[in-house]
Amino acid sequence: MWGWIALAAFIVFIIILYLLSPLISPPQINLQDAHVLVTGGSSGIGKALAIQAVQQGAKVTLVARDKAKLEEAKKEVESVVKGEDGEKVICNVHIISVDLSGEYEKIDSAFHAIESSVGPVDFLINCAGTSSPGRFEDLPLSDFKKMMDINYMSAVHSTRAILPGMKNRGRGRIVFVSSQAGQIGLFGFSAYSASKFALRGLAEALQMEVKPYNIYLTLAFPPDTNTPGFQEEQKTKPKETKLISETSGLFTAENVSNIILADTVRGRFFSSMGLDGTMLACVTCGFSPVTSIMEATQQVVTMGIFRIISLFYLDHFDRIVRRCKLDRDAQEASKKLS
Ligand SMILES: NC(=O)C1=CN([C@@H]2O[C@H](COP(=O)(O)OP(=O)(O)OC[C@H]3O[C@@H](n4cnc5c(N)ncnc54)[C@H](OP(=O)(O)O)[C@@H]3O)[C@@H](O)[C@H]2O)C=CC1
Ligand SMILES: CCCCCCCCCCCCCCCC(=O)[C@@H](N)CO
Repeated sequence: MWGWIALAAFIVFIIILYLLSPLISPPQINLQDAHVLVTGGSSGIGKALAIQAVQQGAKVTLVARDKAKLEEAKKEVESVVKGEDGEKVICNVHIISVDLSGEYEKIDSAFHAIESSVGPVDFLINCAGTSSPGRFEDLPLSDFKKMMDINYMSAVHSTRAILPGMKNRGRGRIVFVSSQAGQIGLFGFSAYSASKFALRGLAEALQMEVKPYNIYLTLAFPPDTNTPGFQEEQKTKPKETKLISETSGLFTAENVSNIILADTVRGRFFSSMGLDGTMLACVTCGFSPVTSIMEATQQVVTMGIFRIISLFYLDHFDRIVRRCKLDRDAQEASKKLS
């Protein structure tokens, strides 16, 4: 008897949630003819995002420092769009060469110039970033500032330049590319993780401010992704960091950008990928904004069990760290002997 009542109450609860769903889910926004500005668009995930946006009919602007790399990327992005007869079609790809961690005035004027010539930015994708892995005491102190400047301040600068226009128009999407290392602090990522966690604070606070203006933010948490940036960081990554990061696999830039773009169009606050990514987003959801009833239900139902699962992951990571320390101690001891 009580079982049936509980079941009926649960079903009514789910029905009410779904009836409320249109109030919570952001309206979908089209990429066709939209102006998409991608920072870090000359390489890796940013370039893949630009390619997919252009394939869906968007005009894109790629922003990075290195002009030659930008020109190369522009050609590559343009080449993926083909007419019906296989002929190349002229598509709208623009580039801006600027240091996003540098002087704000330069960034602001470059962004306004592109908006006057191409049109207002509808999608701002903050993807410029870099990582500097290493144990806390091995990292130069300047790297802690560098991570904040490149991974965090670049997003603050770009968003500051674009947001006022979006608010006036009452529409827009802003993406922050964080990382799974922006959901959990990991060995070797003390400087990097901090800068990626900072993006979350920024995104949560800003989403609350801009929701009444019909502007929706997406915070993406990619796992290891095979890009030029990833290949570079592999060279100096401590063994522990490699082994721990490998847990959630190696994704392709296309796969990651596909998911980020789809979540952005839907206006979802969290964008995560893979089974580990989904579990991680649930267990670290905290007080994040709700953009899907389905997701909120999943968080409520699975949080406890995912916390239990996370204890096993934590234990696995501790074992990796302990084993690597023993190996390192043994190596140093044998060096001393010889
Ligand atoms: N690859 C991975 O495993 C993961 C990456 N991420 C994040 O995704 C984002 C993209 O990573 P990924 O594609 O691997 O990186 P890449 O190194 O391949 O590309 C980085 C891009 O950012 C640009 N950039 C870097 N610094 C600046 C700056 N100061 N001003 C303007 N542009 C800048 C680079 O161009 P240039 O140097 O010419 O300025 C380049 O276009 C980063 O934020 C990264 O932290 C998150 C999780 C996993
Ligand atoms: C229920 C609990 C589930 C727990 C799953 C835990 C999985 C942890 C894996 C962390 C991977 C971090 C990759 C960082 C990639 C990155 O940002 C750099 N490559 C940047 O270049």
